[in-house]
Amino acid sequence: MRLRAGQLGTAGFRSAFDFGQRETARWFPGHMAKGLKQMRARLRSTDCIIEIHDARISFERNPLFQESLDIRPRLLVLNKMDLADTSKKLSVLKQLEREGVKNVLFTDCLKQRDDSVKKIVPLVTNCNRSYCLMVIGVPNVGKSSLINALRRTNLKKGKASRVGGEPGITKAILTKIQVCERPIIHLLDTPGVLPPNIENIETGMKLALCGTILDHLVGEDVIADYLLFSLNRLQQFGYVERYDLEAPCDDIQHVLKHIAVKLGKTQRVKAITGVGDITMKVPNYTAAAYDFIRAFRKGELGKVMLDL
Ligand SMILES: Nc1nc2c(ncn2[C@@H]2O[C@H](COP(=O)(O)OP(=O)(O)OP(=O)(O)O)[C@@H](O)[C@H]2O)c(=O)[nH]1
Repeated sequence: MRLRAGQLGTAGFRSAFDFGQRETARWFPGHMAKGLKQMRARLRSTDCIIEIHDARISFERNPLFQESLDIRPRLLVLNKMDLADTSKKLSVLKQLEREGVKNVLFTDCLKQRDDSVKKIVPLVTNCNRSYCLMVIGVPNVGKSSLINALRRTNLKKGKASRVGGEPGITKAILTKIQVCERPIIHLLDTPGVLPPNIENIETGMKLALCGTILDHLVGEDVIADYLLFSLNRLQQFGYVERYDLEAPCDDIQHVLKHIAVKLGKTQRVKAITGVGDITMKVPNYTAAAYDFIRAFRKGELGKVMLDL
């Protein structure tokens, strides 16, 4: 459905996303169950857990962490704050407090000097002994980046943990990585773990949109459509200007066609006609979907809180 500028707002856009018959069963790779088992085995030697999550989806965390790794104290780090709509920070904190989550920090681990990262050591230590902390979270939320940021901040040392744009970079628990001298703090980097059953498909789509599930397992086409649905719901219409659209629009095929034409992303296909086969150039919808999703993940389509 295409909308004119006068039809912006609540009118005209889809009020709910149609997930069809999609199921999330295939989204939990086998190495994650192994990772969780390894993490449980290391609990006894862990003083505190730092659960890190994407700030854009603060409430859609992994319930398995609560059930299997429920030791106190625990700090919730909401990372990628630079991509989140921080005007909603207070509402997020209030809701988390209602859920019993009180120790919360928003961070941007890519920033060279992030004041929130500096606050972590005083929050998780209270005397001058040595500590072992475990960093947990779903894939691709910035666990390794947090470890590197802590080393940068407290030890003035470089990267110790491999960082990557795709989920599933860290596959095994690493040996302890030192991140602070006084007190001595070691961290355990862990593989990202998703719940084996993502009960709510909408939760799964938010996780996919933020890059915590491999795109091809979910489908770029449906991620792009859910992105369009979410941007319209949140009235984030930056995509209109970026891709020179006439107006906000709720039709993913129209938007992707427009992106493909604007960016010159076309592909050649053979068509059989009455006068023989001809080769035609048609919009490459998959390449356009990738560009749309990538732009969102880089924060180029606006800052969002997908849970509110
Ligand atoms: N914009 C932004 N990107 C970040 C931030 N922290 C990490 N990233 C990026 O997010 C991606 C994943 O970071 P990692 O540190 O590898 O995440 P991880 O949780 O260790 O990933 P797995 O090993 O897959 O579980 C990388 O492309 C990082 O550069 C942040 O605060 N802001």
